[in-house]
Amino acid sequence: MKKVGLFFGTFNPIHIGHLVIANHMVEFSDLDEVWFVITPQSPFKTKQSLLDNHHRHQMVYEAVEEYPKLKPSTIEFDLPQPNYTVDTLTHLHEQYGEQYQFALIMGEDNLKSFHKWKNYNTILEHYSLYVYPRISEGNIDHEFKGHSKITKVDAPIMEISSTFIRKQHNKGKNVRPMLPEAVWKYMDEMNFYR
Ligand SMILES: Nc1ncnc2c1ncn2[C@@H]1O[C@H](COP(=O)(O)OP(=O)(O)OP(=O)(O)O)[C@@H](O)[C@H]1O
Ligand SMILES: O=C(O)c1ccc[n+]([C@@H]2O[C@H](COP(=O)([O-])O)[C@@H](O)[C@H]2O)c1
Repeated sequence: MKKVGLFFGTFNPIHIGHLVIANHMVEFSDLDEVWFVITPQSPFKTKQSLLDNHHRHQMVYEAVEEYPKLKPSTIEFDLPQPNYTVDTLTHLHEQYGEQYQFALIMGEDNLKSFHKWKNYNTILEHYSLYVYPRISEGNIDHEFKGHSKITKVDAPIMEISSTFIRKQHNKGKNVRPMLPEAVWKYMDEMNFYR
């Protein structure tokens, strides 16, 4: 059975930080594929300057077009908002459970607040977590340290964020090297974040 790592995010827009992590996971862990799950509404985020789902999807689609092991997923587009990961996992399991074994990909920053996620214990009971390093404040909860379901993956640290890209692009700064070329073109042609 193929092992799929799920990388959840708003991807507003997807940038090379996301791409480097996902590519590292498929090349250097036992994951066969990584799916970018585009979240309509993350539980802890506001909708400020959030592009429509289909634009964020289009950018992910174009970013991974030439990476056969990386795929966009729109599974959350038809689910209730805000989108809780535990509920999405149930849907994915119902739809693809016979074909794929799913795991979660997250940064160390998100692991530090993982105890605040809806039913995080249920998630850990059924799924593995692949955690990559990320510079961030705070500590990893002791219940997650050395947990049998949590695997650390030494991916490179790339301190880029979509917020930075949106803000600086809006100010007229050149952010082109931080984005996959097709994403940059789409964003520029569509006049996003201006
Ligand atoms: N440079 C990066 N390196 C590693 N992980 C990242 C990086 N940027 C974002 N992530 C993580 O990737 C996931 C999806 O990213 P998302 O689009 O939600 O975040 P973001 O780029 O930080 O966006 P924003 O700045 O709009 O909040 C999140 O779990 C986020 O923590
Ligand atoms: O399920 C939850 O309770 C939950 C709480 C916070 C975040 N998430 C998921 O984690 C993803 C990354 O979160 P964020 O806020 O760091 O962009 C986001 O797209 C959601 O799918 C999920």
